[in-house]
Amino acid sequence: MEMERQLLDLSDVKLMVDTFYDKVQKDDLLGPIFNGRIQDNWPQHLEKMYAFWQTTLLGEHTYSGRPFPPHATLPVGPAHFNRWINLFTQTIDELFSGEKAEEAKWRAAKIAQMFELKVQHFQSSSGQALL
Ligand code: HEM
Repeated sequence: MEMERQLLDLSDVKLMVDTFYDKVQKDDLLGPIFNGRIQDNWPQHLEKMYAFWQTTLLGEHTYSGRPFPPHATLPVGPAHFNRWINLFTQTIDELFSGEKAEEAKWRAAKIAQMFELKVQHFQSSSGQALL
């Protein structure tokens, strides 16, 4: 039986991000939301996501943005976040095993949970407070 690879360096992060957003773009629920916002800027989005996960998982600080604000106004709810988590978990389980792979799923789930609450708050108050 072939050993799955560990998630250890930037090339692993890129494989993870490319595979995940490939699934996202083809997804009936998430595809239209992402494509509607990102349009022709997929290369830039992917570069940003390489940096985000390189920073989050490898501790190499190449991302210096604020991750939440672009999500505040997206037309999304619990179903979208559930799908996002399912696709992310599927991606990791397909490609990787080991400690970092588990950490990636754990961190993604935590951030998704926080984003879901913040989006919900933004939608119910149209407020700026949690941006
Ligand atoms: C339903 C769930 C989600 C949807 C529909 C979604 C959609 C998007 C879209 C459309 C963008 C591009 C925004 C733009 O460039 O104008 C974006 C950016 C981003 N997303 Fe998400 N996202 C979701 C969940 C998440 C989660 C859970 C994370 C983190 C684990 C995440 C991390 C990011 C980051 C880091 C950016 C780049 C922010 C920046 O501009 O610096 N997203 N997302």
